[in-house]
Amino acid sequence: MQVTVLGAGSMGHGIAQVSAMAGHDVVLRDIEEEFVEDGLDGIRNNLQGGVDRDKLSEEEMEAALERIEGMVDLESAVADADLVVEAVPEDMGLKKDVFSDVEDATSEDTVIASNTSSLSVTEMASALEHPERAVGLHFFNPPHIMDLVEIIVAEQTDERTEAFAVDYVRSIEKEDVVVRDTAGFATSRLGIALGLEAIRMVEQGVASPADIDEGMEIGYGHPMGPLELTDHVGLDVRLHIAEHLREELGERFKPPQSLRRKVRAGNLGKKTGEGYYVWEDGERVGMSGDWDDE
Ligand SMILES: NC(=O)c1ccc[n+]([C@@H]2O[C@H](COP(=O)([O-])OP(=O)(O)OC[C@H]3O[C@@H](n4cnc5c(N)ncnc54)[C@H](O)[C@@H]3O)[C@@H](O)[C@H]2O)c1
Repeated sequence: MQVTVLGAGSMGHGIAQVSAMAGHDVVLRDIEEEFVEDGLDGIRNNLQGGVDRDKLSEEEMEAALERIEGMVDLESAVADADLVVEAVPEDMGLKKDVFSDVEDATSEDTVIASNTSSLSVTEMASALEHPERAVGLHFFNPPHIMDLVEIIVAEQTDERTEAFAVDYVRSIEKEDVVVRDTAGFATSRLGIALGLEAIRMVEQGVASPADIDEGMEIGYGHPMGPLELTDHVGLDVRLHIAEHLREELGERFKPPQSLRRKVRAGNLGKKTGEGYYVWEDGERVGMSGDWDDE
């Protein structure tokens, strides 16, 4: 199968990598040669890391790299594709333009997928003359480590496209969950619900961030508690998603005040050194606010 990935950024280069590792021929396309090269460098580094950790052999790394071709020209990139996955920035106008440009340059059978983490695939598909070939393939970051791909079935997606998406996800040895195209899909919707309630519990003094997180980690077997996860993802990112879900699904997704206050103050989590925890050199060193030290 030939897989073309549009956008060689954080997600695109990882999607290209996992596709090539599964034996697919891959084209990685970005709008500037420099971005394509950055993406290819990212893939080389990831694969070299795998070789260093004995997860794959030098030969497997070379074979995967051989299967990936970088380019800037859109028409050549998609001409022979069986599957096109767009991983361009999260902007509906841009994604609709990309969908429509791809359709003009590829065959009628090509499945056109979006890696959107929050936008409506149904709306993107409306830009196509053959919208039944559109589907969402929501990879998680980083794609070469995270095992899940959420398959988003748009209103227009037909059975052939859905089955094709399932086969592709299995071919790259990821786990698939199939979700109807609704706000937040399955993962963001539940993840945000848990995160917002945990923040409200901190506001109400129910327990400290560390105790709430430990409760979920030890008591419920979550690998990371909802507040630490919020710090990792970025408070600004979570606030943005919560606002979108509130608009689409109602007041139960109303962002708590402390989340807004922290974002306004520039306390965005790990990336700025403070969120619900305090971070130094990427390590959690304490809790934000008046909680006793951990
Ligand atoms: N970063 C994450 O954690 C994450 C997780 C899941 C899904 N996503 C989704 O994946 C998509 C990409 O996110 P990202 O974090 O990789 O973004 P990014 O900014 O790292 O990369 C986007 C790339 O797309 C390129 N680009 C812009 N217009 C293009 C076009 N017309 N054709 C080809 N390339 C183009 C940019 O030059 C850039 O290199 C978004 O829809 C995002 O919501 C991101």
